[in-house]
Amino acid sequence: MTDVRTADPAPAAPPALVLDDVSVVRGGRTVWSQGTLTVPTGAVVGVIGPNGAGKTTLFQLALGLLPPATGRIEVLGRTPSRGDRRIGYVPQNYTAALGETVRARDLVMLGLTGGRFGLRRASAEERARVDGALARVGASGYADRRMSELSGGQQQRVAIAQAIVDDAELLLLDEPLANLDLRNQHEVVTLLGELTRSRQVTIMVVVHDLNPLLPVLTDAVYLLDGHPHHDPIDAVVTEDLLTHLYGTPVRVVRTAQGDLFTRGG
Ligand SMILES: Nc1ncnc2c1ncn2[C@@H]1O[C@H](COP(=O)(O)OP(=O)(O)OP(=O)(O)O)[C@@H](O)[C@H]1O
Repeated sequence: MTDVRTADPAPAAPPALVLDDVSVVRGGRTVWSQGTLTVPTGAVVGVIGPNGAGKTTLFQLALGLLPPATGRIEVLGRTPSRGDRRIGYVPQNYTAALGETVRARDLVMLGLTGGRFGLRRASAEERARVDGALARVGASGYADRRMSELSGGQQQRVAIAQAIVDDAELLLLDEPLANLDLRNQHEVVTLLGELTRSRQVTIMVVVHDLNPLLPVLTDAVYLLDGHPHHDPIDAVVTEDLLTHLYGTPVRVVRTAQGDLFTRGG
């Protein structure tokens, strides 16, 4: 007799990030409030807003480094907690603060061993995972070089390798294109696109200039008038919204390669 039973469908993955009426206070001042949004799994999200609007603060909430003043947050279905290995984080200016001696592969190993680094030898399996992460970001060729000897684009690749080496489901990248020339910006953006295609990972990227990321972005979180909002990228790249957001006239130009926006009257 044929067994007609079918397996239960796999439970749907929880959203990458849920904010429910969240506000955040720092130094006695409300940074932003009334944050209610859901970032779906698998999205590539630009996080935008003027200086000081609270973009990095949003990441710090998601990482459990800062509690919300009000409301509820869930990251990948759970209340944020420090050291959540499902999240890979590359802080702003991360590679600039590394000092002279750290080698690329040692930095990536830190993503696996964290604070235990230096107290024991890495296992063969850990070394293989580091090699795999370096290969995925195209950094195998300079794995044994010191970080201080690498270009900004190479450093950013290695930092991303560290963030993905433990199979993170959510990548939080704070200004990964800062100080990169156009070619290196393009290479990092291409890498982000490849990462999302190769496995189900959600990427949130703080950026000041959305333009280089437009080819890969699906969504944006934007901090406007003291509140975070979330929309598909097409709804955000409009002259009215960007002009309001940046406080200066912005023109959106539609090209065959995609949208491009420029400052201007
Ligand atoms: N450790 C802190 N203590 C008190 N206030 C802070 C702290 N860190 C940041 N702030 C304040 O919180 C607000 C939001 O800062 P945040 O760094 O999140 O902004 P941002 O949007 O990432 O800015 P930028 O684009 O300049 O990097 C700012 O007004 C900032 O001065």
